[in-house]
Amino acid sequence: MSLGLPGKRFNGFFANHTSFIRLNHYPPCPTPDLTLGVGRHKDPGALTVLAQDNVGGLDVKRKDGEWVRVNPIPSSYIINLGDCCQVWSNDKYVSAEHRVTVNSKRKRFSIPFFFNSSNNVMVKPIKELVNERNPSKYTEFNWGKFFKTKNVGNYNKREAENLQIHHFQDV
Ligand SMILES: O=C(O)CCC(=O)C(=O)O
Ligand SMILES: [Fe+2]
Repeated sequence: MSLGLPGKRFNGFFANHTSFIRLNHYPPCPTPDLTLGVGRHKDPGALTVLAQDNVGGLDVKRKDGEWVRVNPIPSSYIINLGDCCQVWSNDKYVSAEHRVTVNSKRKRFSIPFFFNSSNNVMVKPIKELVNERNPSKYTEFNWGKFFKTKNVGNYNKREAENLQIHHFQDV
């Protein structure tokens, strides 16, 4: 609605949604400087609702490139915008890059709920949001295929890049 669209404008994308929950367990690691719990990535879907315990470890990358810790707040969820929202909004919203740092003493648990569209959805900027002054910045892609391909190489604990939405960005 903050995009100036009707509240139900996105409903059709989720008729056969492919949402899922993941249970993450990060055991203590004696050498946290040498590895990551989850390598840097952006969540590919629409939205992520994340519950984390009180240990902390989630870092998000700020616009200036600096990694900042998302400190746990009791009884609250973290809402992460995913790649599909970035494309639908034609970059008005930007999905946040994040990673998980491990803890040398305490194990950590987190539970993300990934809210994802139907496999057959072609993801592209919403047509009401594009015009001559603000042309579409993306070539459309199929959600199901994008997710499958991305999953193969995602969460690598190294700097290698796998499929990203900017590969569909028109230059
Ligand atoms: O454990 C966390 O806080 C985040 C995990 C995460 O980013 C993911 O599973 O996509
Ligand atoms: Fe994530």
